Amino acid sequence: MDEANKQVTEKSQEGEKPRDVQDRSSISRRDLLKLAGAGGVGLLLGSVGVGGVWAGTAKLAAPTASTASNADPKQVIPFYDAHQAGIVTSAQDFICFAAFDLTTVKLSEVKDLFRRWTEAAAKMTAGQPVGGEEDQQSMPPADTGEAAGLHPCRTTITFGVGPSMFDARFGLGAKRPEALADLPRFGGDSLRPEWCGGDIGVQVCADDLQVAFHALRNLTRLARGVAVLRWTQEGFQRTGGSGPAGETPRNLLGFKDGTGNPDIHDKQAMNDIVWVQPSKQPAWMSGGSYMVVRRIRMRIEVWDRSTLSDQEATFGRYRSSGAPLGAKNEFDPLALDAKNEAGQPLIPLTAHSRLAHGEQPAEKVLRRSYSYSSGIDRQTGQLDAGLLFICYQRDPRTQFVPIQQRLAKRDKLNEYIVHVGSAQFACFPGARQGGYIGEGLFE
Ligand SMILES: C=CC1=C(C)c2cc3[nH]c(cc4nc(cc5[nH]c(cc1n2)c(C)c5CCC(=O)O)C(CCC(=O)O)=C4C)c(C)c3C=C
Ligand SMILES: [Fe+2]
Repeated sequence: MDEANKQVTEKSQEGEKPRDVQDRSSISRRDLLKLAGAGGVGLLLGSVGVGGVWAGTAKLAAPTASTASNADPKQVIPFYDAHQAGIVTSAQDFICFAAFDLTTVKLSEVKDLFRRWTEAAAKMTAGQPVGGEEDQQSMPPADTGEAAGLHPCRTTITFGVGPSMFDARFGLGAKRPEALADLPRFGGDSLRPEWCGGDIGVQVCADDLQVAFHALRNLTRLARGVAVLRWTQEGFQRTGGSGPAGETPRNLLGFKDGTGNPDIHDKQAMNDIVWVQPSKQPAWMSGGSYMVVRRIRMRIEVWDRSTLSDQEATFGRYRSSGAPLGAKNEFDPLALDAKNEAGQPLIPLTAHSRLAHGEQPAEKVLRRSYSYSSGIDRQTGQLDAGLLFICYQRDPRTQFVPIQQRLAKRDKLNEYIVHVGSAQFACFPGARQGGYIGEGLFE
């Protein structure tokens, strides 16, 4: 984070909205639409738009990626930056995730798509409609309209490409990063093709679901004739306004989820864990990050019949406080060596926190997950609900994979969950104004 961004962020911690944010981000979509009619958008872009305010990561009591911020809906998270937004951005309230498959075999059309997406994403994250020109009565409107009058709501749009992008179709095979190796099959996986893979992954997050949906819908529309949706998943956490700011959100099993995440404000940690370093190949991924997505169904009905002590043993943490078993406070370290009077580990050997924590600092990942609820599983009559697990890292082979291998073998949580979807994407570095997302790969 550069110094200017840091200042905005740190002021936000104190609950006081920085003057800079108030002044420069207080222009809503409604204002912009009005001005667009009057031909004033270009002017506004100069002062407010894509190069403007970054106030997305209010640092709160618990500095995790998943911490709610009670953020000002007028805040804009700039699209153009060294890194893509939506990775070390404090988690917004909602996600609309989509995997696309390309229907073209022309690389030039893929490039054009990313150019169009870049332009549209820069506008939508700034709270502006896509298109920009005045609509004509004889044509469909350029923007679908459902976000007209709504604020930017800290929208971020994060793009990546999956392993299938490097097959024979586009001649990109030699550019495939080694870190984008196919994930191994993990014991207990029950993956369904309808929740797996994709040539392109797009993570849209915002503090308003309609705003997030609008962004994904318009990107899908812009892809017509070039790419089609393969699978999508919406997700949520409790909204910023529904509880005390700074508290770690709870997952659908009722536990605080995100406590052990690395600090997104620790630049060194983010370089060590999240961002692909310039020394690594391929060069087009320098400043990018690898995203792993798992759609994990929860056996909620079974969980709800288990005892509190069984639930706490499953995670190795207390449900109420989120503290590790044997400790008092949520952010106390996991006492992995502590024993009870019977000489048994206080945090069971099969506890999720113990196994996920591991012993290698180099294995850490940055989690950015959301709960999902997608109606009823018609075969069982039970809720299709769970966790859209998302994590970012420099190399899934040495980070997500060894953690997940341990979890798949021994995690007590496996009694209550099943992995039904899986995908991974190489998320590009950020784009500069005048450039476009993915430029390094496609040029
Ligand atoms: C990398 C793979 C992981 C998967 C898959 C995963 C699934 C999963 N996790 C929870 C709930 C919790 N996870 C917690 C901690 C935690 N989980 C992972 C990794 C995966 N989780 C890590 C790296 C950690 C941090 C470990 C540490 O260093 O302390 C916790 C405890 C609170 C916290 O730290 O966030 C909970 C709760 C669910 C429900 C789930 C699948 C549905
Ligand atoms: Fe976990």
